[in-house]
Amino acid sequence: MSDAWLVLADGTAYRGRAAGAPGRADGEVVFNTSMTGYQEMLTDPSYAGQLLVLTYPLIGNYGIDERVEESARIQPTGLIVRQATDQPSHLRSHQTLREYLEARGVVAIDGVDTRAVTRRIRRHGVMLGTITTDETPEQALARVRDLPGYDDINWVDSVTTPRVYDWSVPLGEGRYRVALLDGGVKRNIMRLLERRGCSVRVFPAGTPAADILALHPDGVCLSPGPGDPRLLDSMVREVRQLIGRVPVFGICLGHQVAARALGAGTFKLPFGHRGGNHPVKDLVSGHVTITAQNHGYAVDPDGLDASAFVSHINLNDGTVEGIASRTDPLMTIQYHSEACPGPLDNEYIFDRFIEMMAAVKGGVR
Ligand SMILES: NC(=O)CC[C@H](N)C(=O)O
Repeated sequence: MSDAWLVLADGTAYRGRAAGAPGRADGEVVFNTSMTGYQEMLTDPSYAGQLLVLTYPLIGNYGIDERVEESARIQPTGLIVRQATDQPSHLRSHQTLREYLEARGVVAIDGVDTRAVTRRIRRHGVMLGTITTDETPEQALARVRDLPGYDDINWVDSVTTPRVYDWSVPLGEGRYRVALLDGGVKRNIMRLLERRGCSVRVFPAGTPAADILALHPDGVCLSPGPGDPRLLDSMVREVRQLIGRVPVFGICLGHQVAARALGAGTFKLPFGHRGGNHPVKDLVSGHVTITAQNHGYAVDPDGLDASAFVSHINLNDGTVEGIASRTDPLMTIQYHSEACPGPLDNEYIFDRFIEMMAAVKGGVR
């Protein structure tokens, strides 16, 4: 097995072995603490432009099954693990992790002390880095120093659907017609809506509000997605047109965009929230749930319109985890109610969206 290096922008270099395709992969180095769900994480579009470090040490042990993919391709630019196994064991597995990465041309490294990488990122914040199988660490570092900043790139443009499509059934066949603005959607969001009687039409992130309202949907779902929400001014303007006219449900990036549309700001967290055990308190019910998360930015509620309020907070660091409106059918959450991977405790959020649409449909507001 050939050598590979992980080189961070601060000059730290970790030697390991190639665990996927040969070559070079650049990105913002982020870590996720989930113990399972590597395939769901690998296909989550919110990892576009990032190198994903998995803190759980043994990865690949239950193999690969296309049916659990959250999108059609591997989204992070590369993968960093402590130990990738070539001997998976699972009834549905048809490939090893290495074969999967190689077949899709994705560079990966194993044999890295991922605990050390994670501690470095926790202390110094996320930074750019590269995985390389054909350079010295010095050559790689020179290249990393020339990379464009992760926060300066509109990553949504690279993952949003290029065309409108209906998920599983044509719009109108379900009990509720949901328009979904795709900033980098995960399939389980559509599956959970479908299971609750919704037909879902998926739109490119840049779709004007007027085109969506013309279809008279029962509700609009704003999906998760990669990158800095400050770059999404035009989406924010369109979402402002939707709020108050149709029930709106924002998840993660969708939450950030809706919050901006209501006057709030966003800022970058030092090393983000990525994992399956983040405690969130619902300030309305007082209930605490354990949530799946994957985000690097958070909402600054300063400036939030008086019609809106912070509905959920993170119990680790007190950051905003959801907003709601006093006057309009609007709810948003910063975490991943769709899990995949992660705890299933938060699917009730989808029931709330259904109730919100039902109330508006039935004229009860
Ligand atoms: N999963 C997401 O939607 C992530 C939202 C946003 N790109 C962030 O990193 O904060």
